[in-house]
Amino acid sequence: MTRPHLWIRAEARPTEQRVPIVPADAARLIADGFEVTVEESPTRVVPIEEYVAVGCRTAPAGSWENAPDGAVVVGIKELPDHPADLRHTHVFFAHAYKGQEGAEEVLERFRRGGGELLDVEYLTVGGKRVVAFGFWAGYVGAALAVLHARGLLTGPVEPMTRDALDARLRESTPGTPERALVIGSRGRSGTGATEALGVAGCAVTRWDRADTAELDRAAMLDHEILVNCVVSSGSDGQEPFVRPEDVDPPRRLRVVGDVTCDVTSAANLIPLNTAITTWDEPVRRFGTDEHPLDVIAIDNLPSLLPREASESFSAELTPLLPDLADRSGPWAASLEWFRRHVHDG
Ligand SMILES: NC(=O)c1ccc[n+]([C@@H]2O[C@H](COP(=O)([O-])OP(=O)(O)OC[C@H]3O[C@@H](n4cnc5c(N)ncnc54)[C@H](O)[C@@H]3O)[C@@H](O)[C@H]2O)c1
Repeated sequence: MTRPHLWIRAEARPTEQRVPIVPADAARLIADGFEVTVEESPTRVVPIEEYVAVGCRTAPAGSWENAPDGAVVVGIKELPDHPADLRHTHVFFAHAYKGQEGAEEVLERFRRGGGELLDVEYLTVGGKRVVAFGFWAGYVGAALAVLHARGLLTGPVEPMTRDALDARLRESTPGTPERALVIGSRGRSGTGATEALGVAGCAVTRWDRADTAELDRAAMLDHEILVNCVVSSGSDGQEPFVRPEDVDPPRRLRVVGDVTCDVTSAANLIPLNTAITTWDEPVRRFGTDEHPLDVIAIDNLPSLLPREASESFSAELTPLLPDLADRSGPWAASLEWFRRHVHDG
């Protein structure tokens, strides 16, 4: 059976340490007949030697633009701005189908180059996503919200290990646990958020779709911490959760961890905030210093636990790769999204 040449590119963001395929899975793919090339990267959490040891070829960072025609370029986050025309098949999170900032430019680069985007977010089976960083996104998003509520998020955030994070959460548990609400609690990130809040000793309320159909705003605002983990389409008529007018008291709410992070899209359910926050400045303050309402909206949360996130992502992606050659299974679903947006968009 045909096996495409997989080209694992270096990430463009200098802070991105994750990798979509870890060496143990690369070894499985090579045994299954794939050729795997891995670009050198100054930031990746896994040293290149571990890939060499299992039989991967290496290439300089950014050399994917000269990769052989049939190569499938695999990454996690956005492509660099060059080259202007994209001629390969790319597998990554492009965030290009919900009217996000810069989306049209990315699609135009594919149109011009004749390439193909197989967005990981749209790899689905029976309508359900099959590869996601959700669990660790929710875990870190909730953990940062708690640390901030406890006055412990005083500077930039950096990649860490789960053990170190859990220790900080456990050591800082107050006598009276904070009331924390997870919305979208049945999903992947909602499950991760709930687990982190449990480690932190919070009193957790869990809401999913049925609980927000008629939004009880007073009940929502009666939590110190809110972690938004929903997947929203923007067309389901969901009433927004935290709006600018919700800054006005009375409210117990002090910290919103917006894991969903649809901040520039029409689907944004936290319209209080319309821009991401960063590792350097993770928190944006609304309200006053006496009565703050702070939002954390970091769009690469799982990168803060790069090893755990890479291993779980790779474990989900690897079994799908044999179907990539003929674009069957979840690849067909993602390709359909691309065709619709590139040719009809
Ligand atoms: N910030 C980051 O770094 C980061 C990383 C990964 C994922 N994400 C984003 O997090 C979001 C959640 O991802 P996931 O993998 O957990 O999704 P998921 O599909 O596993 O879970 C989503 C949950 O939200 C629920 N939901 C949908 N609409 C709702 C509503 N109106 N009210 C209440 N609940 C509702 C669903 O029933 C489901 O349980 C996605 O938008 C994803 O893109 C962000």
